[in-house]
Amino acid sequence: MEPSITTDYDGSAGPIRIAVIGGTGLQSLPGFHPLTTLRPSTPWGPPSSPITILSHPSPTSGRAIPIAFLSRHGLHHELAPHEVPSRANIAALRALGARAIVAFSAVGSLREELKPRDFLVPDQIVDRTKGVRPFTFFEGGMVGHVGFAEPFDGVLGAVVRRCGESLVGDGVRLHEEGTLVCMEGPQFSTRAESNMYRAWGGTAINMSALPEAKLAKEAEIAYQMICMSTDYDCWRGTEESVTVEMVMGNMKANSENARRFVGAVLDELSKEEHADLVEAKHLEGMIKGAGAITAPAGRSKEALEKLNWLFPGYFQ
Ligand SMILES: CSC[C@H]1O[C@H](OP(=O)(O)O)[C@H](O)[C@@H]1O
Ligand SMILES: Nc1ncnc2[nH]cnc12
Repeated sequence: MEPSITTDYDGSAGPIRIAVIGGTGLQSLPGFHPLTTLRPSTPWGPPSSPITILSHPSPTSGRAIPIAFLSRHGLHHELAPHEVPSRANIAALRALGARAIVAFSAVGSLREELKPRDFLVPDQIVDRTKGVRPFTFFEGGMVGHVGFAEPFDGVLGAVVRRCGESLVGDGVRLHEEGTLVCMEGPQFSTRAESNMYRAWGGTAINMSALPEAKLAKEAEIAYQMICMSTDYDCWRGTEESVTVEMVMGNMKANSENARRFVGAVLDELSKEEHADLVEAKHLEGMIKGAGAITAPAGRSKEALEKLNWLFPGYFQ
C-alpha cells in the first residue's frame, strides 16, 4: 500500500515537520498564511478535517516554514470526542512528515488557581475513557507496547512552556504542569466524579487527550497538549456547573490569546536550533523494538501492510 496523501503541496516550502491540532473553538488559525489544503486518506480512513498547510516565517532566518493544521472535531465541530478518528489524524500528519505536534484543548479546571482563560501545559494524564475509541496502531497480528510513563514530550513541552510570555490580559496565567483527566464524554462529569478527580490529584479535565497522545507516542511524534481552561467543571458548589455556552464563551473571548500562544510556539519551533526536535530525532526508530514482539511467523499481512504505510521499511 502506497501513502495516498493527495498532495497539492509541492514541497517548495520545505518538508512539513510541525503540526497543530485545533480543538473546540479553534477550528482554524486566523492570521496565518494558507498555502494549500490537502484531503489525505490513510489505511485508518480520512482524518477529521482537511489539512491546511500554513506558511510561518521563521523569526531567525526569515524562511517560510510550512505548518500543518488539522481541526480535531471537523471544520464545523461535527465529530463528538468518541468519533474523532485519531488514528487517521496522527497517521495522516506523520505521512506528511510531521514529527512535532502541538495540540489545543478546551478543559475544565479542577483547581481553584487554574482560572477560566488561564492556560495549562500538562505533564501527566489519567485515562478515564471507556475503551470505545480505537487506541493503537498495533493490533490484528502485530503487537506493540510503547512506554507511556511520560505521555507528553518533555523536550517539546519545555519549548512550549517558554512561550507563556505571549499571553496578555488581566491575570491570565500559564500553569506549567498538571495532570489532565481524560474522560469519555460526551456528557460532562457528575459532581461525585469531579470531586473524585480532584481527590486523585487531577488539575483539569477534557475528552480529547486520549487516544491522541498514545497514538502520537506510537507514531514517534513529539506531542504536547496546550490547554485553555474554560470552566470550573461542577465541583464548586458555589456556582453554575459547566455548560457548552460557558466553554464556547470563554474560548471566544480568549481566542486572541490562543492565537498569540500558537504564534509564539511556532516562532520558537521554527528556529534552526530546534531542527532536531521538530524532526523528533530523539524518538526515531523507537517503535521498531516496541513492535518487534510478534515473531515474523505470527505477523499478519494486513497488519504489516498498514504498519509499513506508517513506518516504511520498519517491519518485515
Ligand atoms: C465543548 S465542551 C467539551 C469538549 O471540549 C473539549 O474539546 P477539545 O479537547 O477538542 O478542545 C473537550 O475535550 C470536549 O471534547
Ligand atoms: N468541564 C469539562 N469537562 C470535560 N471536558 C471539558 N472541556 C471543557 N470543559 C470541560
